Amino acid sequence: KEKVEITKEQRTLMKVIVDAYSTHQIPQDVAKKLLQEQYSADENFLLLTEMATSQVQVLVEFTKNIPGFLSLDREDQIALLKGSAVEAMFLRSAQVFSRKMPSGQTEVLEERIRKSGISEEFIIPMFNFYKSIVSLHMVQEEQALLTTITILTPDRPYVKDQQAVERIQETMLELLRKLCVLQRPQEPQYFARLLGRLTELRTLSHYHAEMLTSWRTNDHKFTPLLCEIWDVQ
Ligand SMILES: O=C1N(Cc2ccc(-c3nnn[nH]3)cc2)c2ccc(Br)cc2C12CCN(S(=O)(=O)c1cccs1)CC2
Repeated sequence: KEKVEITKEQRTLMKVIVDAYSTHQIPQDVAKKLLQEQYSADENFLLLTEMATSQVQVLVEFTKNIPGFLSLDREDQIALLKGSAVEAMFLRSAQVFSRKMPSGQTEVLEERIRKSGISEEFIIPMFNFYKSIVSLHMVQEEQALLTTITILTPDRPYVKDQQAVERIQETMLELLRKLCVLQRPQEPQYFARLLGRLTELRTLSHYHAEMLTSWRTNDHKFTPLLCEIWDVQ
């Protein structure tokens, strides 16, 4: 039986990441607005756009706190942020959505998302992903590390020094592996299941890219930050 223990420096690393993950949250008034009154599809879409913009800002702040990230090549930092923005946002949205929303409100929010002009072909995989995240019952440490691992994916487009990214990602993967063994000794496949979600995330981000094109055709507006990070317009 493998004796697994978290070293002192791994504990410090985990604390830095979890603190950064829980500190940076989107302003709750935005999420609350989505819950308040009944809006039209276009107003719902506008609220989701406002929330996504906050999510990206929160993501950038969180990423800057990942140990080692700021020592990467500057252009690679941008490439990693752009390459992971949608995945990190969906992962975080699923995590926060499930935690933040008292059960009754989840249905309201789900209905608001359904009625925001997002087509059913995207809604279905989106909510399947959401349910698969909820069913894992991840603890905060696992959520923060999984988001970090998503951001530190070496093979994003335009990343020059992939080895440098790989080195940091491997540190996070090893830490998450240990956490999973300690957290769920009776579930040896749990770590693999978490990483399996990252594959599902990539599929979602392809759907998202397709949606962007269709949203653009029926003239949905995005904020400058979303245009920048999502490469639209
Ligand atoms: O908005 C979403 N939500 C609701 C949501 C998200 C975050 C918080 C929150 N509260 N506090 N912190 N975070 C609350 C509700 C949610 C929930 C689960 C999954 Br899976 C995904 C989503 C999206 C992510 C963005 N897209 S999007 O397609 O990129 C798009 C952008 C513009 C218009 S449509 C829509 C679905």
